[in-house]
Amino acid sequence: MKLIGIIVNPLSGDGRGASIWREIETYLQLNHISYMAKITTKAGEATEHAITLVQEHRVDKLIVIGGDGTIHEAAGGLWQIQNTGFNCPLAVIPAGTGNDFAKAYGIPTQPIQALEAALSETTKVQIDLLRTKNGMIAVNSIGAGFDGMVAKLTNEAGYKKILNRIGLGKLSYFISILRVFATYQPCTAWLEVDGTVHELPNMWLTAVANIPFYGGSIQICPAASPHDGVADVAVIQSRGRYRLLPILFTVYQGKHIHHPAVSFYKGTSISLSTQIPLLVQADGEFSGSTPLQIEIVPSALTVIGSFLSEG
Ligand SMILES: Nc1ncnc2c1ncn2[C@@H]1O[C@H](COP(=O)(O)OP(=O)(O)OP(=O)(O)O)[C@@H](O)[C@H]1O
Repeated sequence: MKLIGIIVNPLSGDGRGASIWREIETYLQLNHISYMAKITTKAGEATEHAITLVQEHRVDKLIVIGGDGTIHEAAGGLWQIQNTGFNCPLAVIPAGTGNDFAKAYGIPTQPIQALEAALSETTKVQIDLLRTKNGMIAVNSIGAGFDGMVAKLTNEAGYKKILNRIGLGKLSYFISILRVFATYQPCTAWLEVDGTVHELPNMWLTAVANIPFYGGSIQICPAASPHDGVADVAVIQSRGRYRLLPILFTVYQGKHIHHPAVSFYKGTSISLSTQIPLLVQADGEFSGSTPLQIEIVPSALTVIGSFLSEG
């Protein structure tokens, strides 16, 4: 009999993970579906839960009930055991604040519909991963500078909790963007893409993307695809902050691409060094500081869903 593994972050979306899990567990029991569930009790635990569920309990698929940070950790666990012959598909029931991964793969927002899509496996996609030199992997994006600060501020902010409670969690990223925008100081960076070095004066952010979205539906790299074997890089440079104002309001639709302060690159091997250390985010979680070295790992993970290139 098939066994599904489930990882629940009960605190995702300020408690939405816990209430969605209650609904999902009832459905599984009523429908006599075999499952093994692990509930996270602290940050980082989803990685070990993913390894245990797949390696020890031999689950046939792994469903994450949580946000992008929990998906990031669970995918990291699947990645760690991949070389030992385990290739377990990953499904998601979105319960987070931003839910960019779920948006990219057309995963229903309604929990039971998302569960049914995960169980039926009607669509699956092999996705690339972004891997840093220190072995961390990301499923959505890795960014440095402005968006590293936005990720840190949002995850520490009291307003994230309040807005999640009233169903407006995504707005917390926008509030953080405005706060960081008011004070951010750009610096010079050096971006190397497949051996070619680009000097970037007044660099605000560099985002290396596997999917178009981050930060709660911001279409930072509209052309990014998770199954093309390359990473898309978006760079924003500007001496003055007010010149960037139009970007703040067009980036959600991906219409910032023609703004002269924005440039794009594509490559399989990307390095970023900066005049001063800049904060880094990986899948929306604060993840240290620059310098960065990122390689694309093609077709490294199976996701239950389908990539919606039009966003
Ligand atoms: N029980 C827990 N207690 C504290 N932190 C946890 C727990 N479980 C997971 N975490 C941490 O919480 C972080 C954020 O969780 P998650 O991404 O699921 O929700 P979110 O922040 O609401 O959503 P999103 O990332 O989509 O904005 C994860 O990166 C994980 O490290």
